[in-house]
Amino acid sequence: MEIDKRILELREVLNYHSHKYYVEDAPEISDFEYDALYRELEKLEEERPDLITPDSPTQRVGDKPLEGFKKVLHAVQMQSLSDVFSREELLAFDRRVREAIGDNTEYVVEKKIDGLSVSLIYENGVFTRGATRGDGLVGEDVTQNLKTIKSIPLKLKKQLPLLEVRGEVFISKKDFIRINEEQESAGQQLFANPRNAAAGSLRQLDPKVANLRKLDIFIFNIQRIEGESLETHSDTLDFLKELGFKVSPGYKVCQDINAVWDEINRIGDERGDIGFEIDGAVVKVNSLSHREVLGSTIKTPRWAVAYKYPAEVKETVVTKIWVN
Ligand SMILES: NC(=O)c1cnc(OC2CCCC2)nc1N
Repeated sequence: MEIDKRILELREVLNYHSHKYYVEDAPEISDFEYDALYRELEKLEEERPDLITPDSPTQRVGDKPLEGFKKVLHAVQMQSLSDVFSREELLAFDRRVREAIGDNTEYVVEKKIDGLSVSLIYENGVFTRGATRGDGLVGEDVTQNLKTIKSIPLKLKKQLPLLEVRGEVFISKKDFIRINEEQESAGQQLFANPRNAAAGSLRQLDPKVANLRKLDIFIFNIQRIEGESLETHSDTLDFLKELGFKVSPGYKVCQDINAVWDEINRIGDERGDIGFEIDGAVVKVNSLSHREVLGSTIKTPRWAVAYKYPAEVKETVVTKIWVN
């Protein structure tokens, strides 16, 4: 087969298997088989560097550290959430929503991943820029570190002219433990929690270091989109899944605030058993047109709240005091 056809075939096959492994957690081939195909692509791209494309899996880990991070302006503000800490406050939120848009409100409840928010821009279906939330208007360009996250598709299944999505970057509980063991054996500062480890890793200037930290991400919002129109948030999450993203795990559509409260308690009960840290549950009005009616304050939407769980009692990380 000609080299250009083989390179195209390998790129598609490798991206397919990467999606099965990192997004669906349902690998179809062994790591050994994947690595053999990957090495074949690397060799062919060495022969024909003119055929390398930005969505090739070989382009995920850059080889030169950055001097610093460029500031970027978010075209759409990355809002923050107002917190509620009790059932009474949750009911007050529901009353305000129903006063504004009537009683047939549907909510979506998602786990609140305890990581850091980023936005990803795709132009003509290709990942072109990723940035931290920053203050919601100005963030930092961390594109090359985000490319190391294998569950971020470098090319979408649909070629939309423009798509900007938002997600939460996190490090799993088990990778957090591994990283701190590595930090300790390297005589480096330990990270206090997975959120700090994710933030520190995303702000690594050297993408090879970021790549070792095994960052991951859940996508939960469309910031901007051209070429598709959606009615509800649950449709949005399903659409994002079709495009190849890893979306909020186990989100639930609830018909009223009592069902929301039950879901909040169910998530709270399973918190210790899931592989990543959550610090709450996010409650969002499902209808996008209802959201328009409710609007937002300067920084937070009136159509969503974060219910925060009491901080878990956890063993603190003992920082070693070196006694000479
Ligand atoms: N940490 C999370 O898991 C999370 C954070 N934020 C949001 O919603 C944004 C989108 C519009 C206002 C807040 N959803 C989430 N699941």
